[in-house]
Amino acid sequence: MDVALGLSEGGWRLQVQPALWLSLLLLLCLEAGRCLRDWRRSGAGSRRLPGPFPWPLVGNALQLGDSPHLTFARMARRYGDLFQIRLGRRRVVVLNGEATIRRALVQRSAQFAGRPDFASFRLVSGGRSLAFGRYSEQWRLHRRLAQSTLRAFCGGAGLLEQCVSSEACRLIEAFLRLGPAGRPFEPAAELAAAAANVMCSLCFGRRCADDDREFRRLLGLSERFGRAVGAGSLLDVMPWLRAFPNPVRALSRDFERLNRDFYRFVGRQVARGRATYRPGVRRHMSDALMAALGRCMPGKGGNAQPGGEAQGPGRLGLEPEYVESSVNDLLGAAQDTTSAALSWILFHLVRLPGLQSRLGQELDRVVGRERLPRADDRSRLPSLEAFIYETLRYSSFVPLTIPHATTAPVELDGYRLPADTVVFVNQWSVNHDRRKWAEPGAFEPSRFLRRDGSLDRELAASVMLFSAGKRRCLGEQLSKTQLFLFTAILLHQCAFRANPAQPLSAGCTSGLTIRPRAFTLSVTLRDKQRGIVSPA
Ligand code: HEM
Repeated sequence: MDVALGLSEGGWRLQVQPALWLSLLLLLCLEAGRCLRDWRRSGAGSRRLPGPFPWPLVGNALQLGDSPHLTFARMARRYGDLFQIRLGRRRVVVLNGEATIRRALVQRSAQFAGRPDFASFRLVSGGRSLAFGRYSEQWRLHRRLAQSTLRAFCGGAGLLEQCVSSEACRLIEAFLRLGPAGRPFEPAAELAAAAANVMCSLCFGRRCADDDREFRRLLGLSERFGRAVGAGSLLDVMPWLRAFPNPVRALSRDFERLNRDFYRFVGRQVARGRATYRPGVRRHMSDALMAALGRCMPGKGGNAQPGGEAQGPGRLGLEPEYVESSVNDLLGAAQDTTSAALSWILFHLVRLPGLQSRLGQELDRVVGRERLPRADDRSRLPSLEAFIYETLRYSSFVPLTIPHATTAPVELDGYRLPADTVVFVNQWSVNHDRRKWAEPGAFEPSRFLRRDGSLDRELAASVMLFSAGKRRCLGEQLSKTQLFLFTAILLHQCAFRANPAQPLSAGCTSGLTIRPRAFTLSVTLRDKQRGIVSPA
């Protein structure tokens, strides 16, 4: 063919290749010129937001690294707490530090309550996600419904306490099965199942069996979910990466599959509840949601049902399918975060055996050995609470919130941000701010204790891990009760030891939540004779 065109192979190389390279270079120069122009112009009419120079095509994506929150904290030292970057062609504003974050999320709460129009966000919870949905009147109704349902079932400690205590005891039994006679094992999968089963009990009135393979498989995928939707994921900001084989395209396909599978799993559980639903009876959160939204099978139109309970989309403005999507969101949001928290708690307990035994002694003094710890012991166990808050602060395991977006043009600290600007909120920067914490890089639970040994509640409440403003986490109170009960029961019953053959790694995984790298530990019952939990 080349010969037919009058070009030998060598001639082709000499004449065509340089032309291709020149065109590519020209394109890159044009793109770089455009970046520079945009960069200079951004914020026209007001001050330009500072930030690093964005490279053609990728913007600052290659600078983020494995831990974008650390990169942002470093950038904040150079550009200030409010700066901008570019990911692909998307402009992203990054908020750091308590004061800046509160000025945005709390003082201008409605303007910062949006979510970006990312394609991956529309795949979550059948496209009706509360956590990933855009800010609208319908979203506000959805949030109010989820909030009141959670409050009704978890407001008092009663039902929640029952579910957590029972899961904590099963967890200990599973630990003893996996590591008989103190043999080391990996606790991560059991922690994920325990956290998810608390929510399954609250949402469906039943836990999933330990040998339910589908359930276990889905829990194992939550890390991939977090990598796809976490701030810094390239999935939505460089959609062209989906056009050819590369790790981002693989992640995107995985993400579609896992959303579909998780939603189907939730759908099956809700369907069982629909089949046995009785008006006037609220066995679990799905029943309460059905009572509010109607119990028609999804896709069968309106939700007027005999029994006089169904309120119909007319009144609430939400279709019956919102039962599945609400449960999907609550279960998804709860299990990943709670199991990450429990992993960090165990990680620090085995790392610091002296602290572990002091916490055990506090439990013995306050609770005694004849019963399990209860939620109402919390105020009398300040060292345990201080340990949990320091674990939350130090690990900051949701370092960046789910990405936000502005809902309207808004001014922040003298900078004008247009509507639909993507906003990243760096919670890690608040919890490791030298202006707020002495030696933030040191693990020091006593920073939360006053001189008289009581918990400094104001300081504890200022740890930022559940975000702030209109998108603040719905499960904050539930999580704090849950983490306290799990930790208290585990410590009351067990002694945890590091595996001398596998030193703990200082590194962690990346994504929406961060976890310690896989580690093993050994467990023994503290009190074999009087232990309330016995080996299975
Ligand atoms: C230690 C455990 C938890 C942590 C650290 C945590 C943290 C967070 C964070 C950082 C967000 C994003 C907020 C934002 O984008 O500004 C969030 C959202 C959310 N969380 Fe949690 N969460 C935890 C547990 C839970 C639990 C147990 C539930 C449910 C029972 C839950 C339900 C939600 C929901 C529904 C949202 C979406 C809120 C919205 O977009 O309006 N979370 N959580």
